[in-house]
Amino acid sequence: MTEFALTVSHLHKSYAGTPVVRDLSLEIAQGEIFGLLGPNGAGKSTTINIVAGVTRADEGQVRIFGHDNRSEYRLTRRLTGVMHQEIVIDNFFTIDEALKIHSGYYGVADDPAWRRVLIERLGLGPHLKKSMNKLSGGLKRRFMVAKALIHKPRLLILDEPTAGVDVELRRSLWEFVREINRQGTTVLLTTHYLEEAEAMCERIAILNHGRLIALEQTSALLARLDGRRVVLHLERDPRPLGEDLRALGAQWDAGSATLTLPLAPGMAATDLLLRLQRYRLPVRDLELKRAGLEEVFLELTGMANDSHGGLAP
Ligand SMILES: Nc1ncnc2c1ncn2[C@@H]1O[C@H](COP(=O)(O)OP(=O)(O)OP(=O)(O)O)[C@@H](O)[C@H]1O
Repeated sequence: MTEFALTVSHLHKSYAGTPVVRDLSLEIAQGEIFGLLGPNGAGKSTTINIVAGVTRADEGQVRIFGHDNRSEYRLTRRLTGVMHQEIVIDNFFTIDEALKIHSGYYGVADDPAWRRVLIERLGLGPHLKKSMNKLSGGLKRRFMVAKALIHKPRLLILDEPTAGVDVELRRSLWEFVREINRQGTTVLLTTHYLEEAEAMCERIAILNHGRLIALEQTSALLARLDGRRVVLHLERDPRPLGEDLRALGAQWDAGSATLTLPLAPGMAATDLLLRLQRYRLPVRDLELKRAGLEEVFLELTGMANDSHGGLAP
């Protein structure tokens, strides 16, 4: 039998009578990078907190590498490294001190060589002697990633690790997570940056109002929508659109001055452009777009018209 890195079975959690996680079951294979996505308030952090053993589920079971996270709490805590969403730091310590003592909390001896790797890869070197309350938000998050990894967990859980982190650091952080994964660590992550989930995760689960509404290979999720389309940026309003342009599915957006035409499955963009030639549209620029995770996500969670969108904060 395959031993999963994480097995979540029929989790339920309510706050003051309101369910926030409903009958959630999923399995994460060893070695996967798995994304847990959903709009604000969908129940992602609650799920992660239950898996990490800091929140108690009303019902259901969590197994980490086959071990129950309640009856075998000490073992599962050691197997898991969690970076929580809220910034939790020890104001009394410097980064250096905190990292030195932290693995001891898990019954794991300090490994100076590993500590140096984390310090270097997360760019913490120049800040080792600073006390926590003097660190910027991005630096605190990088420290939290180092802290989550200091005891060499086999399952790494990252709850929005890149919130408030600049683009360059986000890139290097994900690169490091990939490397850790290649060395055998299973990764469960949440992010509001859907392009990050699309690039990082082999499989993605989407939660909405505490319920699992999709769990698929990322590629299968993206293939759900055959969303290729040609977007023409025009010099002026092309309306009224002729009957045959409307039959092609052309849609005018006055705000962005773009005319969008869907590409039928199997149709080459050049074929469509040839068909458009005779309309002599005042084209300034053109783009070929495909549906991304963002579209799939919006479609599944039904939030296309919600201004919050639950996307990048
Ligand atoms: N300790 C708590 N007490 C009461 N309600 C809570 C508590 N923790 C979370 N909730 C509520 O549970 C729901 C799910 O919250 P949760 O933080 O799990 O969502 P999320 O998907 O992580 O959202 P976000 O993307 O905004 O972080 C929300 O409505 C939230 O207000």
